[in-house]
Amino acid sequence: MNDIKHYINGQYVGSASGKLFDNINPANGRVISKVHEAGREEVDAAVQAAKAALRGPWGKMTLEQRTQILHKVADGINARFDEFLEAECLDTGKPKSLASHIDIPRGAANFKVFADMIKNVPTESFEMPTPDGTGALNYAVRRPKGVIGVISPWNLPLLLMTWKVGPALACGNTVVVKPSEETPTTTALLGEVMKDAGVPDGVYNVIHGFGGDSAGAFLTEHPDVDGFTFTGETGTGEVIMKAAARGIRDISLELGGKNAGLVFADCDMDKAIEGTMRSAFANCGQVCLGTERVYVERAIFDEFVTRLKAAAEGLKIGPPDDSEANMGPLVSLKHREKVLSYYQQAVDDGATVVTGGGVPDMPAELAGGAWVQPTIWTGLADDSAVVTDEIFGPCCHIRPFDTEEEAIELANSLPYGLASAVWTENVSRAHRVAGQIEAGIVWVNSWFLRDLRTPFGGSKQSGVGREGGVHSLEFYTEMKNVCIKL
Ligand SMILES: NC(=O)c1ccc[n+]([C@@H]2O[C@H](COP(=O)([O-])OP(=O)(O)OC[C@H]3O[C@@H](n4cnc5c(N)ncnc54)[C@H](O)[C@@H]3O)[C@@H](O)[C@H]2O)c1
Ligand SMILES: O=C/C=C/C=C(\O)C(=O)O
Repeated sequence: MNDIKHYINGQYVGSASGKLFDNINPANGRVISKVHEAGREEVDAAVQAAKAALRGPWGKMTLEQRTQILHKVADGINARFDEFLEAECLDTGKPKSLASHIDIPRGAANFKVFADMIKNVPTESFEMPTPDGTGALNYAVRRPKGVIGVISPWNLPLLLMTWKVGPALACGNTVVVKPSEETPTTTALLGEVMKDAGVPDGVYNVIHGFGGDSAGAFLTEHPDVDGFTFTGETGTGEVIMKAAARGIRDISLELGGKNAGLVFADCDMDKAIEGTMRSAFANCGQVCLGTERVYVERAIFDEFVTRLKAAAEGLKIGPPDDSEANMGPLVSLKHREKVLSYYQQAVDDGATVVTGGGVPDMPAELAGGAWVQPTIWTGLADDSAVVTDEIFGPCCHIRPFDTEEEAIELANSLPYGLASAVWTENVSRAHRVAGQIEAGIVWVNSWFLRDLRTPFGGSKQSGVGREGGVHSLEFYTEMKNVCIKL
């Protein structure tokens, strides 16, 4: 796809304004494609198509028919696996070895899992006595919420978009998706798969563009959208929450984090190093669940720092097609500016730069890419912006602690509460610490191990609501109680 159009009512259409923007390959800075930018007109057409489709064949299908179609969508992604892989890696620069294991398989799984779930999760019923002795029966039914606005980010584009579209469609809704302007291609490609799978026109719509004063804002301001599901920065979440308040629309927000890893002296050091390394550097550090603050018990601090440094220096930086590369570029030069500003701030704040801190030397053909070195610091104060702000780059700060209480206090010290990783072989400590951490997800001796039936989301400023398993069904349906007097 080198001319990326909106997908509205089952057709690829351009913008009436003729406005286009460049989709850039972050590995070399070259333009991959031109993308149509939606104005209010296209956003309205997409929302109206989605609204009409609720009353069309989609709304009349049996659950069995709908879920069979969603299985075909998953099969369709798998059948075109290589195309999705190529597109995702061109847009993001991430290694194919990563996207072929995580992004694309999860794109398919997100449809299968929720199609199966909606068929198997019961709703409740209650019998009640009445004064006349005949009684009454209450039972709950699920109904689609309506038109769902899906706004997704660039770090795991297909995975995070389908994580919302899968359950939304399983529950019988229709969607208008606004993918990130940085990574429009797989969302666009999914339109073809939807068509081939027999998803009726208007059920899956895509509009491209930016956030503020563009497609994102036009979508959240549209009164005919019944609910919004958003993944992205906390600041953007606030803006979307305000927009959703008009008309009392429901929201699900999966937002930023500044996640802590707690490494106890009784950990399995090999596992802790391997896991912390992935959590800090995988996807070039652009994972909301990633660890940017590592707290290590003093007795093993020096050894941990030395070993994580060696692991970081062993990473091979390279473009998606390099089968040995395990770290790609950042998503854009603009994002690199932000990450490098924190690299500078760390130095200004007196950090010890254990490794990295700059831009790697790359061959001439990749010189225009958004490359950055994996970076580790020690020695920063707890209130340095480097330690308190989400950087979203391949970096972490490591600080020693002396007691379990101190480690927990440090982990909980920020307004974010998305994820945490605890490394200990002491099972009592694992439960004790996990129970006290203020986060939506705590991994013990692992990281990013995902069971899609589990609640997923953030506490504090890392989000509102939970998706995953029955929690997705809760968000994407209106539960209605029917009370029958017998
Ligand atoms: N909690 C999670 O599950 C999770 C998962 C992945 C990423 N994230 C977070 O996402 C962020 C990185 O993604 P990003 O930079 O794409 O986030 P972002 O908030 O800049 O953008 C996300 C999406 O929102 C759109 N948008 C921006 N402003 C908008 C507005 N005013 N109205 C409507 N839409 C608007 C963007 O165009 C994009 O599609 C990080 O903060 C990361 O932690 C969170
Ligand atoms: O960057 C954030 C990663 C989020 C992951 C998920 O939402 C998921 O695995 O479902």
